[in-house]
Amino acid sequence: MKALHFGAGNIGRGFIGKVLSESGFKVIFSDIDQNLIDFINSNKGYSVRTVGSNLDNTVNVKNVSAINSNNPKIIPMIATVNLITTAVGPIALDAVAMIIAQGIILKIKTQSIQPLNIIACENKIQASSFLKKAVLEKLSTKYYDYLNQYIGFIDCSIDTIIPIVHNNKNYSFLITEEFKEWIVNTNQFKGNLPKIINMTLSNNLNAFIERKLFTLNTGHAIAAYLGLIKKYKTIKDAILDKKIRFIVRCAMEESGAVLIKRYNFNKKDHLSYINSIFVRFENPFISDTLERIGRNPLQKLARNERLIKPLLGSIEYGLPYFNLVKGIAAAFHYKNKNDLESMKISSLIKKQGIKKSLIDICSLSINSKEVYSIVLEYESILKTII
Ligand SMILES: NC(=O)c1ccc[n+]([C@@H]2O[C@H](COP(=O)([O-])OP(=O)(O)OC[C@H]3O[C@@H](n4cnc5c(N)ncnc54)[C@H](O)[C@@H]3O)[C@@H](O)[C@H]2O)c1
Ligand SMILES: O=P(O)(O)OC[C@@H](O)[C@@H](O)[C@H](O)[C@H](O)CO
Repeated sequence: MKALHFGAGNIGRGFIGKVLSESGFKVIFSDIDQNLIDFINSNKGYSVRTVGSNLDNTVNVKNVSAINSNNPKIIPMIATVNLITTAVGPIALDAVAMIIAQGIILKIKTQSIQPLNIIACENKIQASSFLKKAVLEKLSTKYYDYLNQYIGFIDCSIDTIIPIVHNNKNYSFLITEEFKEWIVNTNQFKGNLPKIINMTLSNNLNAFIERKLFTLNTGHAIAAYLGLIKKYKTIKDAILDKKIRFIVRCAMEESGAVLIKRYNFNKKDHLSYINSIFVRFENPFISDTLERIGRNPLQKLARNERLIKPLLGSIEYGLPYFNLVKGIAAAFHYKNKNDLESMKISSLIKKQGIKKSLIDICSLSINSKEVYSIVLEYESILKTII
């Protein structure tokens, strides 16, 4: 069995590539970073260290190879592999869709009836369905029947924290926490279900995707934006600040109340889930930067994403949302030259003010309760958080 994985970054090598290799797949990575490609091809492997309170275990991932996504030789690979996975970040999915579409055309031309399953492992709701739509847009309708018969796009929820460790582009090792969760939608596979270590099959995936994105990632993002205002560098430092900790905890509970109502989750279990995430944020064995966690704020502030969607849910159900608003207001203060999206937000606010900017970025209605609350908090958060 062969797997092609797009995005040989932290989660790509540290989790997906590792479990696919351990599950018996011949793994080929694809990336746009030629130095990374050269490293993988000359070393044919890398190591992944998993650290936790009772664990310190290093695994060497071996016999892997890599190809640049811009290399045309990737097209025949797509036409012959059994599985494609991605972890490129949601913005890059469209570029990946273009390459996958060409591979599918070749698969059709060579009359292959070998099923191909594609799993987009991104922090985005139904990322694989989004990828499917992007692939369909690039294919003539005459190929749709083939695609629907032989190509599976499997939505998933993926959870394990893998920080950035490669200083000076040293790609030889990654550090990961012990917690791992990869839940996939059973019903979307074509052909036989692949046997993959650490992969859980589910018929109720949307609840799991939202539970993870609107709890862990909501809390993570809010801690990052508040922490960055106070000039903290890591999530651990931010979360140990009493004021930040309180807001993050309350915001996760506010978002949790929406999930409990929407999906009928057990309240006690959900509060334990939040507690377990706090323990992960405080993990003393991992140093995870707020710059990584808060990256691409434009994307994180979109209407269906981890900050705005929980807020809209709270308003819809008449539930509290005070702390979610603080997190959103903090995100609008993020300004970092290394993060182009944060610079775009900041110049937009300078040009057209906070109200219009947040209406444009978050797709909110002009005279809504949410816009009023965020603007108010945006104006006071810098003083109240210190
Ligand atoms: N790191 C984590 O803790 C974690 C956990 C769960 C999910 N995720 C999700 O996984 C995705 C990747 O995150 P990451 O932390 O590994 O990021 P990363 O920046 O470490 O890796 C992304 C990789 O994708 C590559 N890439 C970008 N555009 C590409 C393209 N068009 N074709 C091929 N490769 C391309 C980049 O060069 C980079 O090597 C994101 O969607 C993220 O939300 C990350
Ligand atoms: O990857 P992003 O930018 O969507 O979000 C940053 C972090 O919250 C995220 O990578 C988490 O570490 C991860 O989702 C944990 O499973």
